[in-house]
Amino acid sequence: MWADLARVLRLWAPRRASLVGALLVSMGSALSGVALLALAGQGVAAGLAAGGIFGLAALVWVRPLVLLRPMLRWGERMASHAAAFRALADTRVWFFRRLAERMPGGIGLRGSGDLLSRVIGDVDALDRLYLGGILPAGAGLAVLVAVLALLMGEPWLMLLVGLPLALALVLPLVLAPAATRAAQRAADHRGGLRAAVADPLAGLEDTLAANAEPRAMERLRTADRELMHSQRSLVRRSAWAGAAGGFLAQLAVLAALAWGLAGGTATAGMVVLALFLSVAAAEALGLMPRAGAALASAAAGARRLFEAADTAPPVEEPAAPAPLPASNELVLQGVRFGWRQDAPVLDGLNLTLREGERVAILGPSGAGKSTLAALLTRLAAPEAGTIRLGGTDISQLPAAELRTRIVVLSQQARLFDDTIAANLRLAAPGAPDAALWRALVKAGIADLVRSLPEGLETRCGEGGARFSGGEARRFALARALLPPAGILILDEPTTGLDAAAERAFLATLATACEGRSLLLITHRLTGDEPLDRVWRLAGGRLLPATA
Ligand SMILES: Nc1ncnc2c1ncn2[C@@H]1O[C@H](COP(=O)(O)OP(=O)(O)OP(=O)(O)O)[C@@H](O)[C@H]1O
Repeated sequence: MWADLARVLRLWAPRRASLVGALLVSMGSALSGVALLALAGQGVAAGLAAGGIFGLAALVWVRPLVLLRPMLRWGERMASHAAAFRALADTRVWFFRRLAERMPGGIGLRGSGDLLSRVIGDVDALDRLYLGGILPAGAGLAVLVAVLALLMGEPWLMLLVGLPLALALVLPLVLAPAATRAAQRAADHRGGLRAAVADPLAGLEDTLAANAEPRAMERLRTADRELMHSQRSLVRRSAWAGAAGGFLAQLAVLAALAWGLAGGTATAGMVVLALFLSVAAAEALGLMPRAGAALASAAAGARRLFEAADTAPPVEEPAAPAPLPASNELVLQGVRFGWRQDAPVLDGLNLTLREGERVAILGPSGAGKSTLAALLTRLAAPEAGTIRLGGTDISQLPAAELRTRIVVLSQQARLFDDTIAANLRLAAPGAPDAALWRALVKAGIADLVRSLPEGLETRCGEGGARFSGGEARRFALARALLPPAGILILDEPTTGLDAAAERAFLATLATACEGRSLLLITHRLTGDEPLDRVWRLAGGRLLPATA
C-alpha cells in the first residue's frame, strides 16, 4: 500500500508548493493551539507560585493568539482543501488520459459504472491521503515536538507525557495495512453498486421491455448490502482507532497528574504546564489513529486507479515518430491480427487503396471488417505484416496525426449529450458554422437542422436520443466528413436507415467523399454505391467479390 501512496504523491509533485504550503499553515495552526494553552498554563503556574494576581505577562501574549488561532484554522481549511482539490483534478485528468489510451483494446473492467466509480470515487478517496493522513500527521508531529521541547526541563515528565502522544502519532502506520483489505472491499463494492445502477439505467428501454426491473432492483439491493457490510467493517476499525487515540491522549493527562502527585508542590508549575499541554495535544493527536482508516481508503482507491491505468496500451506510440507522408495511398501486406492470441481474425491480409479510390469490403458478421478499421486507425496493432500510408509504416506515425488523415465512421458512432454544433466540432474543433453546414448538406441532414428552432444549437440528448437512428447516423457521417482527411472509412454507414433513406444516403456518398479515398465496410451492397472495386473478407483475407 505504501508504494501506491508514494506513487500518488509523485503524481502530485507539480502541486508540491500549494500542498506543502497548506501543510505549514496546518502545523502553524496546531502550534498556535499549543502556544495558547502553554501560555495559559504558565500564567496559572505563575499565579500559583506568586499566590496573587497571576500571569499578567502570559495574558498579554495570549490575546493575539486568541485571534491568530481561528485565522490560522480558517487559512488551513481553505488552503488545504484548495490544494487537495487541485491535486485531485490533476489526477482525474491523468487517469482519464491513461484510460483513453487503453480503452480501444478493451480495458477488461466491469463496465461503465465501475469505470465511473474509479474516475470519481477512487480519485476522491485519494484526498484522505492528504487531508486525513499527511495534514493531521504533520500537525501532530509539530505538536509532539513542541510538547517535548517545552517539557525538556523535566525529562521524566517529558517521557511520561510524550510516550502516549508519540504512540497515537505512529498508530495509523500500524493500523492502516490491517484496514486495507476492508477498504479495498468497500471500494470494489462501491464500483459494483455504481455498475448495478448505471447498467440497467443505460439500457432502461430493454430493462423495461424484458420486465427485468425486479432483477435489476435485486442486483441493486445485493450490491447495497455488500457495500454496507464492507463500510461497516471499515467504520468499526475507525471507531476503535478513535477510541484508542482518545485513550492515549487521556493517558498523557493522567501521566502528568500522577507525576505531579508523586512530586508534591515543588513540581506544581511544570505539572500545570504539562496538563495544559496534554489537553492541547489531545486535540491534534487524539484523533490521529483514525488516520489509519483514511490511509487505507486512499490506498484502496490508489490501487484501483493504478490497476486500470497500468493495463498495457494496445498500441505503443513510436519513440521517434516519422513525418506524415504526402501521399494517402494505403498498402496492407500480410496483415495478421487477433483480439485473442490463439484466434486470428485477419491472417495474411493484403489490400491497396490508391488515392481517391472507392473500395468496398464485404463480409458476414464477425468476419473482421471492423477489426480492419481498428488496425487502420491504430486502435490496435497488427501482430505481423505492415500497413503503410504513403510508403510510411503507420506504426511510425503518432496515432493522433494518423487520425487526421484517416477518419472512421464507426458502426457504433455515438452522439453526445451536447448541441449538434458541439457534436460535429468534436472532429474539427474551431470549424466555422459554414463548414458545419457544408458537412450537414453532404450528409443529407441540413434540411432537418434548418427546420429546428434552435438549429445548430439544438441539443442531441444522451446517445442522440433526440433524433431517430437514421438521423443520428447522418449526423455521425457529417462529423466524419468535417475534417479534411484524405481517407474515409465508413463502417456499415446505412445501419438504421430504411430502404429509401439508404438509397438517398448512398446517392449522396459520391459527392460526400469527393476528393477522398473511400473504404466502405458492409454486409451487403445495394448497387447504388459509387465504387471502383469490391472485395470480400473471408478466412482473414480479402478475395475479389466475384470469387
Ligand atoms: N475489442 C474486441 N475484443 C475482443 N474481441 C473482439 C473485439 N472486437 C471484435 N472482436 C472479435 O473479433 C471478431 C471480428 O469482429 P469484427 O467486429 O471485426 O467483425 P465484423 O466483420 O465487423 O462484424 P459485424 O459485421 O457483425 O460488425 C469477432 O469474433 C469479435 O467477437
